[in-house]
Amino acid sequence: MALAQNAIRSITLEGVVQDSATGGSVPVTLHRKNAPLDLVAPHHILRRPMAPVLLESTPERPPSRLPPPGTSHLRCHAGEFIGDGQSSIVFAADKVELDGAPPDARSVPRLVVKIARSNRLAALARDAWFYDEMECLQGSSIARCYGWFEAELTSDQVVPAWSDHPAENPDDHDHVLDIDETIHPDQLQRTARRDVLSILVLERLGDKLQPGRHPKSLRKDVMDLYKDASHLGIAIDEDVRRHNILGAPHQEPCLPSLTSPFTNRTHAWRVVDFEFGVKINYSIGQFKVSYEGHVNRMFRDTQEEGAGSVMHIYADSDESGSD
Ligand SMILES: Nc1ncnc2c1ncn2[C@@H]1O[C@H](COP(=O)(O)OP(=O)(O)OP(=O)(O)O)[C@@H](O)[C@H]1O
Repeated sequence: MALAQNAIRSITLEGVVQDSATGGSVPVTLHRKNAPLDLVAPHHILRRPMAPVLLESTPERPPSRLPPPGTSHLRCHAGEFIGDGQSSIVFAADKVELDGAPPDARSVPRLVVKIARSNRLAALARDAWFYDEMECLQGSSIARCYGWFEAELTSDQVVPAWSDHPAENPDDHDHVLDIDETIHPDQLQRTARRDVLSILVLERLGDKLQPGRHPKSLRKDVMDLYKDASHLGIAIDEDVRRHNILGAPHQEPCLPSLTSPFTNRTHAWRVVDFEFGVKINYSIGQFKVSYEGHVNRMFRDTQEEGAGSVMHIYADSDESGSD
């Protein structure tokens, strides 16, 4: 049976934290955190007469279908660097052990650890909240999330990944604080901290959507991912980028894709990265207009990017003097 997404209570993570005096690697134990239900404030746009594109209120979070929280302990090593962004650095989880033994491949898929940059704790918390909010889409439109975990670092502990993989645009301000009208007090506290190791443990997905022209069926499949989010009142349209669209897991061990509760389809793709998401009272029709615009633009850019790289290859071969 597949491991429930709330089965893990704590994690020992190796290969991420170093002792600043000796340079030696220090295993660190992180504990599960639960994002408060009100961490993200819903956006209520006021309905005007003749404006049927808005609902009275945002949809309620569907009740969780998970069993009572488990007490398992996961041990893993941060292995291959997979990618990074403004808020985080993602590594493959290697040498995984669950409660002291290698896990059953039918139960635990390949995993990644998404590590918050030291100044992006609020962003990762927000990402975690959206994984909870979209629990019913985990395994169909989004990755399965096995939890959000944190540990306080001592003054002699450092995280080399923070400096080895610096953000492209270093900016100390965490822009997720600018999204909602009110900021949750926990988020304000998190913004002031730089001594916390905060991670999400996620199912490992496949490769990013590649530049180039994509068939209509693929474009529809990607649009359906966003349609699923609309049913939950979630707008992630500002972050519709090919870097946030990854293939469904296919390399063993992996768990089967689930059918979407809304479109009743299994998708070949998944969306990641929700920190800039908004819960909003758009109607399904309004979401459709908004997402279609963003998704169509993304595919146009993806196609141009593909054409650009072909031109680039020609330009390079011209420069090298080859006929
Ligand atoms: N579950 C996953 N499986 C495999 N790769 C992943 C997964 N989640 C993220 N990645 C990879 O890590 C990269 C960084 O992840 P992500 O975009 O979520 O980071 P971020 O820091 O939140 O981004 P942003 O710049 O938008 O703040 C992604 O582009 C993707 O390549």
